Amino acid sequence: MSEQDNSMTNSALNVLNRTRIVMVHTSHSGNIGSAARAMKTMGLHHLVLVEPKQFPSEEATALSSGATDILERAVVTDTLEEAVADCDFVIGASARSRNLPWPLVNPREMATKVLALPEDAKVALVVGRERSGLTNEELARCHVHVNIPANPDYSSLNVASAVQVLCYELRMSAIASQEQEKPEWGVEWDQPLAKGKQLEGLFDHWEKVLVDIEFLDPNNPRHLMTKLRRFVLRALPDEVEANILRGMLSHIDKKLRRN
Ligand SMILES: C[S@@+](CC[C@H](N)C(=O)[O-])C[C@H]1O[C@@H](n2cnc3c(N)ncnc32)[C@H](O)[C@@H]1O
Repeated sequence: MSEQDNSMTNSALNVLNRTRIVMVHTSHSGNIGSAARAMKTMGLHHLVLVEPKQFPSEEATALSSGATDILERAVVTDTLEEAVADCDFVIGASARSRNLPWPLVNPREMATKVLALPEDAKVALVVGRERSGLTNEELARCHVHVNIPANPDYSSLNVASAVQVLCYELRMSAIASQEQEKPEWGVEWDQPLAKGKQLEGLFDHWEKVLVDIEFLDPNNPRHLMTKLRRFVLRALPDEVEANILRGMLSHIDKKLRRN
């Protein structure tokens, strides 16, 4: 968190500090630099790059226009799963609607949701490839999708411009939250939210059990796991709730082995 930025209270600033921007398979390194610049102007600092085509690069440095500290601290991962493993809330930015409806918000609603999370929640804002965006599988890893309601005839922003809009809305909400009472939802949460890694373990286990009890046909899965993901992510389970589900699956496993 920049120490020069004293325009907001510490807790409002905190949301910018615990929100990371995740760029998936970015092909043009200039876009990475422009995104770093966009982030820094809005007070965000954590950039994660999932398999960028080229990084570090001179073009990224040039287009970051001085936001080189963000590039220097950027984390590179092989998978999206790794990039969000320790996150409590994952938001996927998508320029178009997909076949399977998912909770969808605009950037302002997205920022309101993020501000309503527990004060230590780690958040990821995920943006996709320049040509093809995020895959359905990547979007299914997200709690919500965010769409910037652009011109319907020309709705796909440059990826760094999308990062700018999303970071701006988050900053605006953080500023507004100083003046407003905090939303009630989630603030008094008694348990930490289940993180990405725990949820992925749950989904893998669940899928295995469903195959074992022949509820899920691996040759004809018919989006069952995607729909279960959507159901669970929409509920925003905490660690204990996710453990209860996992415990139930372990008991089913045990019973099956006994019979
Ligand atoms: C150039 S766009 C990809 C466009 C791609 N043809 C598609 O249909 O998804 C690159 C990324 O910027 C973000 N983006 C661009 N326009 C957006 C919009 N209107 N709403 C939300 N995200 C957007 C998304 O994360 C997208 O994956």
